[in-house]
Amino acid sequence: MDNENIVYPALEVHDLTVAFDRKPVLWNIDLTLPEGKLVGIVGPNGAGKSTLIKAVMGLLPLSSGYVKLFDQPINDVRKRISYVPQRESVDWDFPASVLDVVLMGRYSKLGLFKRPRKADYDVALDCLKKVGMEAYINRQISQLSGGQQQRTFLARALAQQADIYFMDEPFAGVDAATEKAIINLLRTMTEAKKTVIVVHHDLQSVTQYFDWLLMLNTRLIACGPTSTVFTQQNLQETYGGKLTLLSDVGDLIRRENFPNREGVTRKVL
Ligand SMILES: Nc1ncnc2c1ncn2[C@@H]1O[C@H](COP(=O)(O)OP(=O)(O)OP(=O)(O)O)[C@@H](O)[C@H]1O
Repeated sequence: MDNENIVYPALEVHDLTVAFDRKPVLWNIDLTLPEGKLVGIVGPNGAGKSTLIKAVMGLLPLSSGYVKLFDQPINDVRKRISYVPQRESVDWDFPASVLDVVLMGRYSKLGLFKRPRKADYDVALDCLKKVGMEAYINRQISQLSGGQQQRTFLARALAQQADIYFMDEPFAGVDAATEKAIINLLRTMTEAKKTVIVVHHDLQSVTQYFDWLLMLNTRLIACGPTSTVFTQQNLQETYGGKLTLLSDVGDLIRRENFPNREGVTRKVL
């Protein structure tokens, strides 16, 4: 076969274990994600969702296993990766304007000591327009609302023009209109063959938002098309006693009318 026609997965994780102070918080994770999907990662608090994306990006040491992005080791494809961290993990008092932050997204393309050029400013402004933040370009980031901070970080990620995006709870603290705007933007990105991986907490919106779903609770419970893996059994395995009213999600599954779904009896765990 012609090598140029081989389509590699966007992400492959093999036998990945991550530990803090020798205590594993992720065990033997094996998964593959195809290119161009909007992927949700769900699981209870402490399930290892943030740890998984940090480990995959090479930000944490692995106790075992390896990761490939587009069939390459992570160090060879860093420029193709973009990361939106949890909003509360960022120092928003750092003195920088909205435009400064979005231009930071261009630095990996500039190389060491190079200054942004007009083309970089144009990309940054275009990305700010896409997230509806063009009116705030000179505002200090400390003076933004939570939703505006989230949009700014999204614009910075867009400005990187990466191929795979990792986003840690991009909807945390944003209003319904902003959430809708962000999800629409993420969809246009996947239509352009970008792979977008989102840590997410709201189970009610899972079937509506994500093509592909990764269910995690220190071990991988399921990974696949949402229509196949978002089942009562997988939810129970993922959340156990932490999901108090499983019937609400069951109702949602029924409404979506997916195949292979049985009705969920009302059950308070
Ligand atoms: N730097 C660290 N040192 C020690 N333990 C850590 C560290 N970071 C995370 N952990 C632990 O690893 C486990 C997984 O944490 P992680 O933040 O990945 O979970 P999560 O699924 O993203 O949780 P949440 O939904 O609460 O954000 C937790 O038990 C957490 O306490």
